[in-house]
Amino acid sequence: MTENGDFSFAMDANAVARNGLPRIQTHGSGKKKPDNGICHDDSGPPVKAQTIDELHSLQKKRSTPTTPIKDGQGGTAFAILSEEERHKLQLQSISASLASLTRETGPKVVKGDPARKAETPKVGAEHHHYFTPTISISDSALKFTHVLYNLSPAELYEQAIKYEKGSFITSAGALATLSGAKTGRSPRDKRVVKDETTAEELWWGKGSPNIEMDEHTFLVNRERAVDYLNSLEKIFVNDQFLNWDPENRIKVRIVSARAYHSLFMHNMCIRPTPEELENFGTPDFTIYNAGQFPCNRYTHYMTSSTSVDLNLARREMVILGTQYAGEMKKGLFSVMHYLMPKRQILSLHSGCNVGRDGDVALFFGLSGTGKTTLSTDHNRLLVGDDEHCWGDTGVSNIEGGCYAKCIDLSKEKEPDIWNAIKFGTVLENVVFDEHTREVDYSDKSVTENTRASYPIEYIPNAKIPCVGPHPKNVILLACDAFGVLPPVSKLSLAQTMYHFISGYTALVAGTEDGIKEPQATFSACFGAAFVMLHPTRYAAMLAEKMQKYGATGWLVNTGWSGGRYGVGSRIKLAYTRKIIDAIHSGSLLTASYKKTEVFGLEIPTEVEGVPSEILDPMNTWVDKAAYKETLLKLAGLFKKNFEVFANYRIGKDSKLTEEILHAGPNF
Ligand SMILES: Nc1ncnc2c1ncn2[C@@H]1O[C@H](COP(=O)(O)OP(=O)(O)O)[C@@H](O)[C@H]1O
Ligand SMILES: C=C(OP(=O)(O)O)C(=O)O
Ligand SMILES: [Ca+2]
Ligand SMILES: [Mn+2]
Repeated sequence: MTENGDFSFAMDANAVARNGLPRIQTHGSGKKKPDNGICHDDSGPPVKAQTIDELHSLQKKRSTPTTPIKDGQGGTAFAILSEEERHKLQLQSISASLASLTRETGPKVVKGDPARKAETPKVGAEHHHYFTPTISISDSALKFTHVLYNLSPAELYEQAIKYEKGSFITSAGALATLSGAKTGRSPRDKRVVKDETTAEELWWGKGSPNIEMDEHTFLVNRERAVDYLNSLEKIFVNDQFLNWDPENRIKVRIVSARAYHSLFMHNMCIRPTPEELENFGTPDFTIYNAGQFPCNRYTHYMTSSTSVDLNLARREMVILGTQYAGEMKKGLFSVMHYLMPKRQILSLHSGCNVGRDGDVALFFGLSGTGKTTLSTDHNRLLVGDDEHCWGDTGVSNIEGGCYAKCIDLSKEKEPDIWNAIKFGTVLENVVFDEHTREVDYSDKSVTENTRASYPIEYIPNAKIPCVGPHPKNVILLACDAFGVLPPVSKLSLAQTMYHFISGYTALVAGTEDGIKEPQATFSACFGAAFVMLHPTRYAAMLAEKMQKYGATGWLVNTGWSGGRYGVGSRIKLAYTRKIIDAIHSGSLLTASYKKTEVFGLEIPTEVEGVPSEILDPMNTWVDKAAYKETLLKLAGLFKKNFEVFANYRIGKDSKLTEEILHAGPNF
């Protein structure tokens, strides 16, 4: 378009002469006939539009309403309402979510993108759906907040690309985004409201992820987030579900300011069908994500400009000062860690897959140990990669998508994850070629924690619905950068509990200035950052379930072999997969075993497809004295970490507690 709106390509006279191309005429130029004598092929039907705007309006076909009108029989309460009324109720619900607590009223909300002028509401306009609050005492009540409600991935792509800097389409069709200053979670900025109930119920104090805040401060932050969101021209609202177990499904609403966040949650939570959305009603839990806006550091309990606040009584979470999307996903996981145990359902920070014969495996482990990688297995059906529930009928995934690490991702080693990175997938913080838009997965310029979020059905052998029978194998993953844990060990129940409560992994801190000490991390239940109750509560439930259903525990080291970090190297993914295959097939259960010193682990002497000499880590170390020293060092760290748990009884059985205490390293 030229400045005066004339649709023509800017070509100079020389260019026309060189290319022999005519100036493109539009009807705006007033000339009907070509002036160069060339006869254009105008035999096709003419465009049924008088203006460009009209032409563009033809491009989009009206879709079937997300709330189909039901016939009289079998209809729900909504069925008797007109489409108009249903929209109004929906907007009332969203307005209520966004209500300021001090003004005691919701904002005026209207459906649609403010950029689409036709949807801008005029007071008194008959055919627009908006909800006018009754009390209006400040200027903010005069403005409308446009609500982009459960948009499709295509619409969210357009929103992101138009309005969010750093959004691009990669050559594979994924949406590349930047999460801003924060490229990982901020556990030190997480706060949980301590009231009479939660003071009793939750795990507080040393080692707990639950740092207290009071109700009033929560409301201060909530108001800050809500005011920020209401000040925007438009916000995104996702109404979705958690948990594939229909009996224990939780309705969540996510209010956010970015298309990136909306698409991320579209992928990560369970997507409602149009009918389910119609009957959605009031959410069980609401997230207010005002991540672009900081918290006020003068606010009590705030120690930085980031705050992630959980209020279980209000069933709300507020996010200020971080745009890292994983905060929402893991925040909801914390909520499930509170709600599910109340129903005698165990929430698990684990991946899960199921064989063709119905054998279910759980994969526990801290970040980076292989839950996502190893649960995504071409020979098995994927139930989920990160968050599950184990109840009386079996396991169910909490989520509707996966969140895979992308650093050094390769098509050869992880084809299913590679192929899941396509249209609809959110790619966070990756670096790509500015022209071809091809992603360089080895590039850590933005962060090492590059991520892909995709709907679970992007994995071809996903098990949908994402549920399965009771687990047969419970695999504990540790990425041991000390290189002393065996690649695989078979565990007794007491050992499984000991290692589950310990939640060990060792990552390597800051690789910039040369080789650093591996950093041992102990995180109870392989997810202390997300548990709400004392770890022994979850441990007791796991022990009871494993006993009841006869599951076998395994410890798999996906970390170093042949020496510690800097000397040895990470165990080949192909070998780990072979080990996991042998666990699934049952062949490892009947292998011959020997016991290791110090940790007392049962290690197989042979695993098909894996060189036997690596099965005992001692064999792989050239310096045997260094091996022994490192082994004892790690054992000491385990012992020290477990001290705090020595005074707790695990389950009803003090016999099991005794056994667990003796299932740790002995030296
Ligand atoms: N032997 C191995 N087993 C599992 N993962 C490995 C192995 N070697 C390298 N990796 C890499 O380690 C990372 C494991 O991360 P991921 O599966 O996302 O962990 P989690 O889901 O537990 O956070 C992946 O990038 C994977 O490619
Ligand atoms: C999303 C996360 O999980 P994981 O690294 O286990 O995939 C996280 O810890 O932020
Ligand atoms: Ca993961
Ligand atoms: Mn995880």
